[in-house]
Amino acid sequence: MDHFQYQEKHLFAEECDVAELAAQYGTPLYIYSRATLERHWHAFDSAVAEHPHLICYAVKANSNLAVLNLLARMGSGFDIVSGGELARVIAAGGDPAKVVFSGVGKTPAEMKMALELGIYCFNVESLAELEILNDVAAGLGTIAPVSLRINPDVDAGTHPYISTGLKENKFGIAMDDAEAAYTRAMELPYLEVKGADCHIGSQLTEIRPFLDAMDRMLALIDRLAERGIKISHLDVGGGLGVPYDQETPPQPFEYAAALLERIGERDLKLIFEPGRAIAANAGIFVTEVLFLKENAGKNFAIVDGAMNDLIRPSLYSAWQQIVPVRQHSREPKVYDVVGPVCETGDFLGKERELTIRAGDLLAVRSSGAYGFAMSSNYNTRPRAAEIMVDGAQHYVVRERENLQQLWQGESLLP
Ligand SMILES: Cc1ncc(COP(=O)(O)O)c(C=O)c1O
Ligand SMILES: N[C@@H](CCCC[NH3+])C(=O)O
Repeated sequence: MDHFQYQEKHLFAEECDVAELAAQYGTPLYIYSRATLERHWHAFDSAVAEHPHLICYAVKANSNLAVLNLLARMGSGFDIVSGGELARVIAAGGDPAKVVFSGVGKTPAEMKMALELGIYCFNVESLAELEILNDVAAGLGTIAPVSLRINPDVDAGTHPYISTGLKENKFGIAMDDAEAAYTRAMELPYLEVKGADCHIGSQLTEIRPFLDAMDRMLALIDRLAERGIKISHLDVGGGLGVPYDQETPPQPFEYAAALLERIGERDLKLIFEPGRAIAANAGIFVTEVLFLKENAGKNFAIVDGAMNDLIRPSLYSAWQQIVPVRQHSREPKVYDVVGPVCETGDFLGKERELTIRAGDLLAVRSSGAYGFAMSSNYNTRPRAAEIMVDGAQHYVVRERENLQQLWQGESLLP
């Protein structure tokens, strides 16, 4: 069920009229639906209910404390990629014992912080990282739980910037080097080998690449077992795509069923790291049309939201649906929807058929993941406010930034 629907030509977020939220909180504005976040998380959790598992929401997709807190209350674990994300998880009431730490460049200070908090596992991405982690754990007199992120060399069939499982990518340890890396990890006294991990890319809309990766990972796990190296969990990463347009990605239950069938009798806990699949379609980005203008026969709708607020269209040429907050019956025109930032690449959508006037509101759909989380202050633009709706209730979960905050910490020369 879609929690962003029209009621008599007015767009609603659950039971809240989006235009009223925009009037109250201003634009640009992110609006998240609690019911959608909960439903998406449950879709993963219930898909593997009968099997030992941990759902570790990928914090990078949307790291607002209220989002993390909501998921923590449901029992979610978290996939983090920095000490900052770990601190957010703790601030939001998350359980460090359900945290997996991914990322190619963990610093010794971040490793120390994670060890002291007692995280579930480190997803180690290189031999060099294994050695440093062992040293950091030794310094603390503790044992670091590790899983090795293996690059299964499969083509995820997604945008090259968000494809991570090919051997030429920077991520993970090459499959050819995996056994040697496990052998080394077993030798290091302050490491405990627990798992195997892969993450082949984001916004995957086919099941095939996941299954190819799974087959390769299971074959590795079997080879390791023959050498006496027992792997107790398999972390399959995130990456399940969402419908932005006409895509029909697999549902979590289909994906999980295919994985469980392949796992068969093996004694392996399954870890998922979904980000986009939980958050993307739980959020919209609302922006006001400032002006309409025409240049050389092309129509532009200049809106108050920009690439600093929502960078996916500019960065990946990503397509996200743009809909009016109030539907009108006048003749539509075709517009490029562009922001005020001084970059030709500053657009939210191109060639969109819209019926709009200055002052109207537009909603960019599927903005709950990699929206606010990737926002910046470019052009000295304060970042948008974030609102969570829960039925007819609405809560400010991040206040709009004010100008003074933008130069906090800066100083004039003496
Ligand atoms: C290691 C890792 N896990 C999980 C995710 C979350 O991916 P997605 O948002 O596609 O589910 C990412 C981002 O692609 C990632 O790099
Ligand atoms: N930020 C990307 C996805 C990258 C995922 C992070 N590993 C997006 O908006 O699609």
